Amino acid sequence: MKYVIGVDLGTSAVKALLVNREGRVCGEASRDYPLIQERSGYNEQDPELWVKATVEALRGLVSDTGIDGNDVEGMSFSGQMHGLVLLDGEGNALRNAILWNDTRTSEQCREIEAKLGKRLLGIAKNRALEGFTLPKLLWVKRHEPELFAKAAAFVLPKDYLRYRLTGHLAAEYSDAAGTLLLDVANRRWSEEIAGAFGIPLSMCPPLVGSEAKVGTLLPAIAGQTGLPEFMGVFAGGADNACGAIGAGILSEGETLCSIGTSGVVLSYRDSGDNDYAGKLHFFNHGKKDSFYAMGVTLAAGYSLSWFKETFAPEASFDDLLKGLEQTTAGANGLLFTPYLVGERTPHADAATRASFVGMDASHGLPHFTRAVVEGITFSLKESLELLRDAGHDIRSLVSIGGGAKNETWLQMQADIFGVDIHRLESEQGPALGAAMLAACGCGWFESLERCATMFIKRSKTFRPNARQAERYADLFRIYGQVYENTRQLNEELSAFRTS
Ligand SMILES: Nc1ncnc2c1ncn2[C@@H]1O[C@H](COP(=O)(O)OP(=O)(O)O)[C@@H](O)[C@H]1O
Ligand SMILES: O=C(CO)[C@@H](O)[C@H](O)COP(=O)(O)O
Repeated sequence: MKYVIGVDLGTSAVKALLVNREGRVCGEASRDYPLIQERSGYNEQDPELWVKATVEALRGLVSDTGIDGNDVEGMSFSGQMHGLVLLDGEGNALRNAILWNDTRTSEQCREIEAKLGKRLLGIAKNRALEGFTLPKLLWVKRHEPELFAKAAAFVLPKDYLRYRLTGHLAAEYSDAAGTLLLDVANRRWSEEIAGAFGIPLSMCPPLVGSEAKVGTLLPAIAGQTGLPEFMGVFAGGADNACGAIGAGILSEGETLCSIGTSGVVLSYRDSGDNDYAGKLHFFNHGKKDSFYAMGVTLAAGYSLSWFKETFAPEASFDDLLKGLEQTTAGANGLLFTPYLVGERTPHADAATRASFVGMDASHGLPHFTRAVVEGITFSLKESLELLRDAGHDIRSLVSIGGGAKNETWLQMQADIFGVDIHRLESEQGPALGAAMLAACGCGWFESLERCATMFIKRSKTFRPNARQAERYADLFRIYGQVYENTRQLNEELSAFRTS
């Protein structure tokens, strides 16, 4: 039996999936690593821990499944987007990676807007948001100039991981699109944007497609993992692009909801000509010559993890989410907005913060849990509505990520979004998408679509309950007013955030 491996470098953990030629998931391994949060708005990770965790996960995958490592023909990667890894001339990381959910760069975003004006949307197809890579580069240039002077290249998280496993440095379009340095429609680094900020193009790694073979494993990595040196290592894609591939979002009308640390609602586009006026993100897909638009909730699964760690650290997610069955829609009049680290869609506002509104003496842990889960889902509905306003015809969604593990939450997604929700056999869409890229790279299939018919298996569909949907529509109208009504208060409170 021959296999491929898909590796998803997530924010909470790295997950590795072993898949055979029939698309059956034959093994899974995962290793987690911490976030480093020195100050409010700061989110970093140590890139060395990504490498260590991945090597351990791969070794565990080979030994736990008992396979002959030589039967693995290819591997590819999915990764958290936008994170900045700065490399010196020898390829060593110069500092911790600054992640997608780090919002220290508001000043740099204003600088980008002032310098490029409408050209930014014209070329990069996205507005300047704190999470993207170019503002991070400019932050390091301004605040750590001695370190920036040593930088020879920057890479995105999964590109760094692939570099450490193969020794070959490369970037690919779907992740490069999230840097603000890519000419998205023409698929090349933008000389105009890089030049405007004094970033030499030599700092941007060579671009390849998601299915391109980048190299083979370094002998030391092969030795540590039990995988063969000759195995093909393929470029891979951004986690949302890979999540979309792994969920079969490969043609117009197909839409994904992913609830990981962040949450996204993402819809496929054939053409790069669309103008979303910066209200939604617009990136290159991992499928050749195609694109997707998406809205992002910064703290989706993260809101639930934060809530659990802070108020119910002993409980498992499954135990905590039993609270959903003990309460009814609207959590007895309690609403939550998930702006724990600021927000992106529909409110591009790094300074805003979360709220519980309507606390009552009758509320207990189950009500708060329900309010958190409902608030995350309402926030994602706002992205869904923006996609619809932009002309996307959305009749059903495929749901993936940690949030798709819980059936009551999946039913809630159907009720709040008002469409059918499809669940897959494995909720690990991004790792599966990476495995599909490896399978196509190895020549097992002539296209991702052909691979999808073999690899993607839907397990269950959740249909909206009309009465619940009506109740949620009323609540959504109230939810939609919380941001504006708390914006000014949050701005004033920011002066009291000391760490
Ligand atoms: N059993 C569960 N039920 C519902 N949600 C869960 C469960 N386990 C984890 N989660 C949520 O999933 C999130 C992690 O999802 P994952 O897709 O692994 O994220 P990432 O790719 O960002 O590392 C957690 O933040 C948590 O909120
Ligand atoms: O910033 C974005 C997308 O623009 C995030 O979606 C990151 O790509 C992180 O993803 P997860 O770790 O939540 O999967």
